Amino acid sequence: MNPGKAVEIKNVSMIYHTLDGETEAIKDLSLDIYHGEIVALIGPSGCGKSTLLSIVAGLLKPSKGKVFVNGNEVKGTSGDIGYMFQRDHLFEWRTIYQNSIIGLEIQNKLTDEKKKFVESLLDTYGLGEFKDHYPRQLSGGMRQRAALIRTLALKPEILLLDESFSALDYQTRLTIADEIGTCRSQ
Ligand SMILES: Nc1ncnc2c1ncn2[C@@H]1O[C@H](COP(=O)(O)OP(=O)(O)OP(=O)(O)O)[C@@H](O)[C@H]1O
Repeated sequence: MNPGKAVEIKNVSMIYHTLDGETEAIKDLSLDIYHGEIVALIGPSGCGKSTLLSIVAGLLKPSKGKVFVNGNEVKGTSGDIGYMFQRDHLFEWRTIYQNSIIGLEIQNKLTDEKKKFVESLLDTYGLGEFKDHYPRQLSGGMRQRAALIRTLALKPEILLLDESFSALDYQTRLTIADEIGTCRSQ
């Protein structure tokens, strides 16, 4: 294992089995991602991008091949990886603040310091005034930012973004992409 590698994808294939038959979503894919790199997966709809991210995140087990994160084989979800889906998956019955801290709550890491960090993220992403609102009271872009905060709150070493900003307008998308680039390089 090369110490510079953050993610190693080795000969991964993924076949979905359904009642209609088999779909080969990924065929023998190998890819190394090094620490500090920002990598974009580009391809037409249905080419297997989300499937690959779910495999790296440990949510799906590949049909063949292996994935290593920091040299350890992925065998389930881990705190090293933050995964932001295409949809925001906010809980409608929790406020924006409560949604933002849910990962910390689940991992039993909700310290005063972390609460302050979440508050600062809410301010940075323009949601400070909306933290006691419910998701249904927010626009699509605001919801997406709340989902981003929920992911960043855990300070994941590796951030997987699955077209997470598609609901944002162009201007906000640029701002948030810049913010992420900056905070990842710190
Ligand atoms: N749970 C599933 N069961 C069966 N087939 C699936 C499942 N998830 C995805 N597929 C199929 O696997 C292929 C890859 O899907 P995937 O969602 O990974 O593509 P994608 O590149 O992320 O697409 P998009 O850009 O539209 O999000 C598609 O043909 C899709 O129909």
